[in-house]
Amino acid sequence: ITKEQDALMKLIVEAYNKHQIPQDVTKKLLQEQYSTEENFLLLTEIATSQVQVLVEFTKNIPGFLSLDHEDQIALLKGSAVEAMFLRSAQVFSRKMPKGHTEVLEERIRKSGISEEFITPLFNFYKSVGELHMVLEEQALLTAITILTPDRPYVRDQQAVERLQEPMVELLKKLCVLQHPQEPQYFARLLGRLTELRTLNHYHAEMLTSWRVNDHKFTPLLCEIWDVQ
Ligand SMILES: CC1(C)[C@H]2CC[C@]1(C)[C@H](OC(=O)c1ccc(O)cc1)C2
Repeated sequence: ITKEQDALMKLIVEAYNKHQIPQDVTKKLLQEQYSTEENFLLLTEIATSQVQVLVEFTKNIPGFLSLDHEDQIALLKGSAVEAMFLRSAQVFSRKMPKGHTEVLEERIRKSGISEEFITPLFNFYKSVGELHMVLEEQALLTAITILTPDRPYVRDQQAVERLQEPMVELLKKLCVLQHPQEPQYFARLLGRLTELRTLNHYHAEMLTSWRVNDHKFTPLLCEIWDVQ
């Protein structure tokens, strides 16, 4: 790892750590009762705070704010679902105190989300959990997801590639250092990004089915996902 790479690493991890889901949101997880409606409202709060955390993290990615402003919006809108699933998978499989995970799983299962989405969602959580990613890998993988050049409406893809490439290189080196006994570990991490893309489709279905049952989203979620 070069000096520059170490500096980049520290900036990304610091940004990733700086913004966590507020405690009151996760505390409500255990308090509120279990109706489908209550669960939906809780998930709405979680999703809204996840998107706020995502925006703050993205603004701290070195070079992001120097991109074309339209492209900044296109990258955020294009990656919000994937970054949210990646972060919640990491929270789910690691940080959540015992018992919270089961409660959140219960609430997700009883919030009006169709079974056909629940299965791929928890399969994804399981496959991320099995990787036992360290914090640096989680932060870099999230930044790499956000800096995906071929999102819809991105005009200057090269500028995004120039930011993403050094992070992919750095993640590759990190994986070799962190998992010397697993040469294919880096490839497995990138495989998660492919699995993530399939969840975009399910997520769109999920939003539509909630909309059909006239559930209300927050303004931030409406804006980032172009609903309502
Ligand atoms: C854990 C998850 C990532 C998974 C289940 C809840 C999540 C926070 C997310 O919920 C939404 O996207 C969502 C969108 C709109 C809304 O009103 C509520 C939730 C999908």
